[in-house]
Amino acid sequence: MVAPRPIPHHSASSLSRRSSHASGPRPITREEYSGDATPSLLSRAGSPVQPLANEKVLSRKSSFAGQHPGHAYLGGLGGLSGFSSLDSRRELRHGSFIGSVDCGTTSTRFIIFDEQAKIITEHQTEYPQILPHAGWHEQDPVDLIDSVREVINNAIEKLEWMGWHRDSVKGIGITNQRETTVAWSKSTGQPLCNAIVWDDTRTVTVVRQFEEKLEEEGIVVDGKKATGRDALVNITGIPLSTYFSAVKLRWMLDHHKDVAAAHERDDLLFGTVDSWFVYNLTGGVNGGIHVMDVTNASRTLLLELKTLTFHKGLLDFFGFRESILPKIVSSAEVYGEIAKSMESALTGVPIAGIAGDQQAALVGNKCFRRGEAKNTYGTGSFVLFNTGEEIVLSKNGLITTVGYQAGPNSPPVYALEGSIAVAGSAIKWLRDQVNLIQESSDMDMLAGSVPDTGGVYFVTAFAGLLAPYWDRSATGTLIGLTLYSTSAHIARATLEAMAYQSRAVLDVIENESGTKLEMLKVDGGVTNSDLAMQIQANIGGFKVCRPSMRESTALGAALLAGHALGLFGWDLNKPETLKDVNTADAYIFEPEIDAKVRRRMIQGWDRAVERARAWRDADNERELEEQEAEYEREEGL
Ligand SMILES: Nc1ncnc2c1ncn2[C@@H]1O[C@H](COP(=O)(O)OP(=O)(O)O)[C@@H](O)[C@H]1O
Ligand SMILES: O=P(O)(O)OC[C@H](O)CO
Repeated sequence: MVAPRPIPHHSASSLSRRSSHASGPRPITREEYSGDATPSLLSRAGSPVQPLANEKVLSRKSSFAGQHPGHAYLGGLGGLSGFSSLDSRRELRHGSFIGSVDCGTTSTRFIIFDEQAKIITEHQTEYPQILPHAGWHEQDPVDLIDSVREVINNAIEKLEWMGWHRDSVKGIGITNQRETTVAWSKSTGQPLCNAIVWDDTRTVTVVRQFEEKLEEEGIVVDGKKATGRDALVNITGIPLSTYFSAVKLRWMLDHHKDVAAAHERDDLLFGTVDSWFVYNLTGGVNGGIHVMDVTNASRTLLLELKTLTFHKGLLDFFGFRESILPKIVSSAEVYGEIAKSMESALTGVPIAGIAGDQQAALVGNKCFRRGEAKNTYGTGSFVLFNTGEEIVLSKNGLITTVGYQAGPNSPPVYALEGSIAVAGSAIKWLRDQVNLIQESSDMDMLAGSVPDTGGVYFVTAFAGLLAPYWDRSATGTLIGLTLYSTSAHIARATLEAMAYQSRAVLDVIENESGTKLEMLKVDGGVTNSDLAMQIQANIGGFKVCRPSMRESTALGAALLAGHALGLFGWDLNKPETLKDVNTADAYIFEPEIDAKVRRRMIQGWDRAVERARAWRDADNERELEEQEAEYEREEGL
């Protein structure tokens, strides 16, 4: 049997184009962008055919390594130095573009867009993931900022190969994996420990302690004591969970001597990944600014949603000094310029937009109106539903977050969010840990070789379950296996797991908002899978709209920066000014199964979730505590 076929919205050819270029739009040639149909100066200089405009490079080496002996990549600005001689031989054009740094959980990319959001060029690099124990996930902050330097410099190298001067990039936006927590020293500018990544679950015991404290002591709100789960949710829109930054920072303070000592002597700076990037990009220890945008701040468990300020009662509750906190800024304003010390090809260029990656995707998908929703399927999967200027608190497992704030004087736009911890990471798990596939792109072939899962369900609760279940003791559960089950059934069940969880989140959104979702806008790495998107439409019972340019997250940060700089007439408060942005070749997946089948499948999923829940018991918790004790012994604490 053949896998369900997606239905082309505009033209069938868009599908074949996609299959030859796994993501992004069709390649854009230098001639198209320079308007130069005659042989280029580059080719006159005898250079090889330049890389495709949307080519992605996933290694730490530049795509140019080995391609052009005269300009071999030397790393950082060294690689660019080869261009000074090239510059002198030819005239580079001056255009008007906007750049976007997008640091996801697994990789960083820098994308240069034009005013219609066509990708001029980009560069992407993966950085190391540090997994010291089960459930622990760290990244070295130095690797993160190095990756930013690398992607910017390499993209600029490509841009100049294409005949554009680097001054064509008028500004940059930044978007980042959220909640990931960084601690560094005010006096040295150096990180004090590895960053704890958003999906790290080591803080289970911290969460338990603070749950008890919340019940017993509570938080001081307006001079009065408020206790229980709702006390926290009413202020921040989010519950106590291993997911958010405050508990990660608390863990660092309790387990890293250097962090605790820096806190003690008032030498500690805390930030999310955006803060760390802006600090370094604007000069680091030599005058770097310490900021956090409102969307990232809304993931810390410290932000009061209605005032957009850090809440004093919460600082006391978690035991943090106020002086460690960054200044909260809007998502669109000029924060500073890239400093010389960053050794960047974009020295002096303004940084003018910041948003957490899921909020950036909300903007990039142009969900500006109340009731519009998007789902981004990256490492995790995150549904955001615009609720306008109203703070809506969910009663059924969604969280409330800042969607974006288009400038210091603009009102914030809020969103309801359904956060699903595991999406693409389950595909990576099949690839790297189980060796079921060699590449993520093998999923369609394998999972599409069977018409259904043969009764197999895979509750991918590797990090517990987030929305709408919020069960930290759930674990990954493969159920319904028989001797008939094959790797194809498991692969298909993995794709279905994402769709069921998104459906569950959207059910809550529909019920709570009283709005029936007709169409879901999607983006992120997993949307490269046609089958995953068709399965989503089938299980969701709604249309799924995938834009042809799928870098909506990066685009969101670019739109915020462009808006702040007054570029291209973009005005986020007037969506009509963005009508020409990313409009080509959207692709619609229509539901292709009937409601009865859908209902039966969803019932099966709900039963599977019940089996996965509450699996981690007291013994497992004790194991975690022993693991922590071992860590403390190793650290000499
Ligand atoms: N063709 C594909 N089919 C299915 N999954 C894919 C495909 N290409 C990439 N992915 C998945 O997309 C994820 C990466 O998406 P991305 O949006 O870059 O994530 P992040 O921003 O979290 O780093 C990976 O987990 C990978 O498994
Ligand atoms: O890496 P992503 O794109 O899955 O995004 C991670 C989220 O920001 C975590 O909240």
